[in-house]
Order: sequence, then C-alpha cells, then structure tokens
Amino acid sequence: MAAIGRLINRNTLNLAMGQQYVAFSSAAKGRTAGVRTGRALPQKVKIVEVGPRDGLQNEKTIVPTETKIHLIDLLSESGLPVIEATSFVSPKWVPQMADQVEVMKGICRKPGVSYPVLTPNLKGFQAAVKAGASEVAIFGAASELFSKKNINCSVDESLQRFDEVMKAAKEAGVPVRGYVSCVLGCPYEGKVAPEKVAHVAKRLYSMGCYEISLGDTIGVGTPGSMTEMLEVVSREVPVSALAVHCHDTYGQALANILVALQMGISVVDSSVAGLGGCPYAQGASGNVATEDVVYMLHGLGIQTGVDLSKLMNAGSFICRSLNRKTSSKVAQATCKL
Ligand SMILES: CC(C)(COP(=O)([O-])OP(=O)([O-])OC[C@H]1O[C@@H](n2cnc3c(N)ncnc32)[C@H](O)[C@@H]1OP(=O)([O-])[O-])[C@@H](O)C(=O)NCCC(=O)NCCSC(=O)C[C@@](C)(O)CC(=O)[O-]
Repeated sequence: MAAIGRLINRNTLNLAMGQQYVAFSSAAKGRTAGVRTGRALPQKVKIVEVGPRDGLQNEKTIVPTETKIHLIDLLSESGLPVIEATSFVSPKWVPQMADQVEVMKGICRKPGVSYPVLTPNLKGFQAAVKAGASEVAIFGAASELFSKKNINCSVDESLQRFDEVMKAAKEAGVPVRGYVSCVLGCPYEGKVAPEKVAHVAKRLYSMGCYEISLGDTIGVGTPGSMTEMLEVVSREVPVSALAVHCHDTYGQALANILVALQMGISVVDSSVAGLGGCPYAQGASGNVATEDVVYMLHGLGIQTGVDLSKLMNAGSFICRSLNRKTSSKVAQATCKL
C-alpha cells in the first residue's frame, strides 16, 4: 500500500512538474533577485549556447550534418542570443567538426542571433569567413601542458597566432571572443594559479577580444576557487567583459555561476542537455546544461529571453538523435528526455 502510494505520489509529482516547471522557474519574477541572495545580481544575462560545438566535438560517432543543422535551428527558435555553431580546426585533430562549412551553409540564421565559430589560427579564420562566419572565437589556456595538447603550441606561441587572427579580424570587421581554458584546474598540471589566468585573459582583452570566457574545462572549481580566481582576473579585465564557462564534472557548475553573477558577471556559457567535454581533457564531463541555467536564472527573476519549453524541445531532439539520456536536471525532472 505504502509502495503504491509512493508510486502515485511520484507520478503525480512528475505530471505536476511537467506542467508547472515554467511557473516554478519564474516564481521570482518582479522581485529583486539580489534580495534573496544578499548580493546584487544582474537583471539580464546573456547565455552563450555552446552545445553544437563544445557539446558535440567530443562525440565518438560522427553526428550527421543535418542533425547538427536541425539542432542549431531549434536552438535559434528558443530565443538564445548566441549559438556557437562549429569550429574551423584541423579535421585530423577533431574529426567531429570536419563538416564546418556545410553546417555554416545549412543553418537558418535568425536575425539578431549570433553564430560564432572557433578559429585556432589564421587558416581557420580565413576558412570561417569564407564560409560566412560573422563572429569568431580564439581559444587559449592558462596551462602550458593543456595548450600543447589542445592546440600543439605553448601559451606564448598561441598568443602570437591569435595576434595574426586579431589583425585579420580587425581588417574584416569581424568581432572576436577569447577563451581561456583550465582557469580552475588542468587535467595535466593540476591547480592553476589565478595570476596565470589573469595574464592570458589580459593579453586576449588587450588584443581586442570583446569578451573573455573563463573556462573551467574539467569542472573542478568550487564557489571558493571561482571567487578567488575572479577577484584576481577582474583586476586586469573589466567584469563587464568577462563570461564564465563551467563544466559540471563535480556538480559545482550552478553554484560557481551564481557566485560569478554575484561578482557582476552577466554572460554565461552552457550546453543544451549538458552535452560535451573537451577531446583534450580526459574525464571532463559536459558543460552545465542550458536548461538548468535558464531555470535558475528565471527563478532569480533574471531575464534571458529564452523560452525554456522550446529549449527543452531542442535538448530532447539531440538526446533522441544521439540515443542519450539528458544531463539536464530540469529536463529529467520534467520527463522531457
Ligand atoms: C591548432 C591546430 C590546427 C594545430 O595543429 P598542428 O598540427 O600543429 O598544425 P599545423 O599548422 O602544423 O598544420 C598541420 C595540418 O593541419 C592543417 N591545419 C592547420 N590549421 C588548420 C585549421 N584551422 N583548419 C583545418 N586544417 C588546419 C594544416 O593545413 C596541416 O594539414 P596537412 O598539411 O597535414 O594536410 C590543431 O591543434 C587543432 O586543430 N586543434 C584544435 C583542438 C580543438 O578543437 N580542441 C577543442 C576546442 S577547445 C575547448 O573545447 C575548450 C573551450 C573553448 O570549450 C573552453 C573550455 O572548456 O575550456
């Protein structure tokens, strides 16, 4: 009897959550989010969706190009302002991104939505522009060994390559975002000093990157280490130009994002269904799920412009296509797997 009761309660709960998740997540609307946490929070957050790139780059089986295109189109419909579409890297290094030109040509670009792509060097930049990219991202690291494993050069060499990309981008009028990987830990070197992160972030910002995304590539950070790192980095780069990019390996991503928001950051990277992992960071799980970030932000009364229901449809589509269970807690709770 008790077991049946539990079953009914669980089913009722699932049904209720399925119907009401939007209501739950918007419960704080109209209130000042800062009141609840004791610190001021931004009223609006820009979400940079990295699922089609960061999310898929590590997939062992090649995902059909049409699936990638359909995923991006569904994400475009959800109201996301930025969707990182693919990367112009060597197909020998990351075979999953070898169809970058077809992806860029196949997507329906929604007015007002930006579709940046990764470009590790001038060759990648030129190919990206030829394929119609109107925004690119360069990606460095705060760790020497990670830099070597990921892009086959030292941190200093990578900054020289990025300089070339920046010059070409300025001439072409293409905005450039900069990434710093391993900001809270490296799979090869362990702990990374915040000063190293600040050094690379400052260089990328001085080169002209309009925004610096700080990547906890292997998801080892905690609110404590995130706070410490951001305090150091924000002495060199204004917080208004910083973004956080959290992987969720240790389940700390949402807590880390919350402290970043409390420190004035208002740009958050995330991946639909929590897909992802870096091919050169073994054991790293996916990015924090976009659905979970949106749910938290809306619950805090922070605007994102994202329709959670449409976003969940995109998550559901890619999970079905990959025959994979979603990593989004929100999607799990509402049975949209
Ligand atoms: C950077 C390279 C190319 C250096 O790789 P390399 O082997 O040192 O390059 P190279 O200049 O010696 O050239 C070797 C070959 O690659 C070709 N090549 C050279 N450049 C390109 C290019 N752009 N596109 C296509 N092909 C290229 C080049 O033409 C040549 O071809 P071959 O003559 O042998 O036929 C390589 O290491 C690479 O592609 N790495 C990319 C790795 C990657 O994509 N990692 C994942 C993204 S980073 C990430 O996920 C972290 C992030 C951003 O999400 C934030 C976080 O979580 O921390």
